[in-house]
Amino acid sequence: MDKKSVRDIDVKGKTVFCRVDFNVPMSEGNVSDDTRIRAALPTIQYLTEQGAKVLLASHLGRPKGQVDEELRLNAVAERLQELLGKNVVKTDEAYGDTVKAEISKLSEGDVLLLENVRFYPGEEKNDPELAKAFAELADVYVNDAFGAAHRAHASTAGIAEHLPAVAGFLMEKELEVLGKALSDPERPFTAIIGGAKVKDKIGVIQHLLDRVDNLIIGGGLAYTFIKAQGHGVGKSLLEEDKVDLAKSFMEQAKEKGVNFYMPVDVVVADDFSNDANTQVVSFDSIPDEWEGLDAGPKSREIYADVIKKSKLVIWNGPMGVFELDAFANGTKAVAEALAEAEDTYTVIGGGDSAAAAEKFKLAEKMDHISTGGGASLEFMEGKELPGVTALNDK
Ligand SMILES: Nc1ncnc2c1ncn2[C@@H]1O[C@H](COP(=O)(O)OP(=O)(O)O)[C@@H](O)[C@H]1O
Ligand SMILES: O=C(OP(=O)(O)O)[C@H](O)COP(=O)(O)O
Repeated sequence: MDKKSVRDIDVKGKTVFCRVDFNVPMSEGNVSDDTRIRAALPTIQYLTEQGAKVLLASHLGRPKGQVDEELRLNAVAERLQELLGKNVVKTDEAYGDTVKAEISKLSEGDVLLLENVRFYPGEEKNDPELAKAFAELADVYVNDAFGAAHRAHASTAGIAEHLPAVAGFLMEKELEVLGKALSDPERPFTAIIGGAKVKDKIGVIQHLLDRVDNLIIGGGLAYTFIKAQGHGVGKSLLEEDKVDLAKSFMEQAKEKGVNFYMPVDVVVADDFSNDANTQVVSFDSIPDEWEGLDAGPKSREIYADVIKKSKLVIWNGPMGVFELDAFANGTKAVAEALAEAEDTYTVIGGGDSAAAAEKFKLAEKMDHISTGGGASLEFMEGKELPGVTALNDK
């Protein structure tokens, strides 16, 4: 990585403003999935062990620049305290005199969690005044919030103009894994792109077409490609205005020598529910009144075979409506094939695919699950991440 990391600076006795992504799923006021908190622990522990006073800053949800009592970080502080096994001070504000007073009481190795930075309108506007107010709290800035690195906000980008600014270990690992995949991949390199909408995946498909050996298109977006081949898709998800683009992707794959895979059979249903009547049909014979909701058994076998023969696989987007058990088999087959492929480096690009791997209890068998959905997608599209750009070069 060409950016400095926490290893490149001395933090002993310094106050460190560490931006993390603790934007975690909550249920009835409690943290329901602490993956992102656990992912930030190596950096927090390193900083405390080095004798820094650690200020942690995060957003939670989208409170739109106002205080929202339900989006306070108190429950996050409690969970962090359990995971760290040490006291975490929590302030009700994210900057200002009361926060400074709390910081003045900290000893080396102490941890303080600031309030939700999105309670302030300046955060998402990347307001220079707010960035300065954050910077006034500390001597050093560490960004470990990969999940929010695609946002140019006061706590992810603006603050870096005022302090020495370096990456944390999670940020470093995410950039290393995804960066290597895009610039120097082990081959054969396979990308599996699923999910609901072609519109959301245009950039990533375009960027990956120049890099991969195999491209698998599944999930809801496959039907726009089936239509592009001149077949009917019944009531399946279809983006009529993206049919020409889908055609162009298939032509580009041919020109570039990329093996292009789509479902050869699909599970169709007469209703979007677990109790629907279903049947397996060939991709070119979807009945008019039916809707394709999952990959069929032949497709699953082909996907598994491609995965097995790959050295590197990046997966973004489920192969079907995996939230409904009746249509989870395609997604499950991909997750299982990835889990079983021991010689294959498997990367999951956050979001719903990460949730699917968790649901099938296969998450720990993957080599890397990105903590950023939107961030990893933008990275895979070749876009610059403002939270990374803002950090100091090596
Ligand atoms: N055949 C399909 N028809 C309708 N929705 C689908 C289909 N296949 C997958 N989906 C839905 O796509 C959603 C995920 O889409 P998306 O947000 O693009 O994925 P990701 O978050 O992984 O990028 C899931 O909720 C899933 O149910
Ligand atoms: O959860 C996040 O995004 P993600 O669900 O795309 O990974 C990040 O914390 C960014 O949050 P945001 O999309 O409200 O800026």
